[in-house]
Amino acid sequence: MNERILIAGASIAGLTTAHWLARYGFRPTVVERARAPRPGGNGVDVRENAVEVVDRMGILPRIRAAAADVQGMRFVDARDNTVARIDITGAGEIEIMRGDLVALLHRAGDGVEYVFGDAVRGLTQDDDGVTVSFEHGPDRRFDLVVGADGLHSTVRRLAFGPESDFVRHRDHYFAFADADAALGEDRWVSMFNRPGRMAGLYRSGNHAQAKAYFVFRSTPITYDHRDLDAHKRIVREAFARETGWRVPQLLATAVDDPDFYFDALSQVHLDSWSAGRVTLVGDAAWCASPVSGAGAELALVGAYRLAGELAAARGDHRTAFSRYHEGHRELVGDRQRIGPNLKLMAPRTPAGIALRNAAARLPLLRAASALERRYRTQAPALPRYASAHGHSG
Ligand SMILES: Cc1cc2nc3c(=O)[nH]c(=O)nc-3n(C[C@H](O)[C@H](O)[C@H](O)COP(=O)(O)OP(=O)(O)OC[C@H]3O[C@@H](n4cnc5c(N)ncnc54)[C@H](O)[C@@H]3O)c2cc1C
Repeated sequence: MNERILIAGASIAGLTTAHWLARYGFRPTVVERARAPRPGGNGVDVRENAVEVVDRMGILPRIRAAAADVQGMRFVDARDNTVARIDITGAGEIEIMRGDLVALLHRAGDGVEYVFGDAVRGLTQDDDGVTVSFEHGPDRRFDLVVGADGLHSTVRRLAFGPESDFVRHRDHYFAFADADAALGEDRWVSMFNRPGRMAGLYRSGNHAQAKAYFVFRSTPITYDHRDLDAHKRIVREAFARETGWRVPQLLATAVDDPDFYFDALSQVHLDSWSAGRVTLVGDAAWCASPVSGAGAELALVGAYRLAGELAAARGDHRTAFSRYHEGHRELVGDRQRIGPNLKLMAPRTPAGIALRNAAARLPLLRAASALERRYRTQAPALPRYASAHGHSG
């Protein structure tokens, strides 16, 4: 049995994979580049089968207790008048700050070895295993390697090829950062649009802190994806001439945040998520982009399936990786259709903004779930897996 499994990345996908692998009797090691689980980000949705996954992990009550308690979205004009609202209460989804979810998943890691402050640098596969080199620690040998290291995955580059082969830019850039809570209305996500641009403020009922976020449409921009100063400069320039709503104040507080998070709005498309003894999970495998609202759902369900299939196949990675792909790819394909969400968040024209606001005012479309569910297909029931060791999930 392939017992020793290295997982690169201690975020939603990596931590969930590690939990289930440990529970099924494997020996997972998680290596994370940051010195601790990364706290940043906005609210993410735990919905549909992902709720079942965290319930089976035994952390659903803690997730509900930490939920962001957001009531809905309000669209505002330049003078801060609310022009339309969408109430999301009762939609059956749990919205939680990404950092809170990551902290809870980390605490659910009994039996997992964690290595923080290091990163995968090289992989050499042979018939019996994978020799992994790290940026700091000594080489180690594992039976299997899982890349859960996000959109700019090193594991994907090493095992599958360059990022440009798999990452597709969707013509927009986005940023998240802390903002002054006093700038936003309690429990509402406020959005201010200009054609092809959106500045927003995310207020959670359970947090003193608010989050600013920015989305803008652009042709490709060249920058180093680890250069924080360059990220801030790009966002500042994109909104430099905007004086409407609270954009200048939001921008000023956001660029002070050391955890300022910026990236191209991109998706990952691969024909297969495995190459020999290496497989991918989460954004590394299928990033649907933050605009999909499905990053956490896909990561939780995909990680559960990957670990479950390994358990069911008693560690036979060929069988397990192929069943994992078969079982999860339809949901991924569905969630990667982000066109409707982009129209909702960042309409491209003044007419598009007016249409979105008019639609949001219609009673039939008021609930965000109604708007979104029109485009979503229902996921099949989540399988139950039993491991060779008799543990079940
Ligand atoms: C700081 C941060 C903030 C985010 N904010 C939001 C948000 O507000 N809204 C949203 O929808 N999505 C956000 N995301 C993305 C979201 O977490 C994912 O879309 C989704 O939940 C799937 O997560 P993941 O575990 O696959 O990847 P990610 O969450 O991207 O995590 C990848 C992890 O791998 C680590 N890593 C990278 N390279 C290496 C390496 N070579 N070796 C070891 N570790 C490595 C990273 O530090 C990171 O912890 C954010 C991600 C991060 C990292």
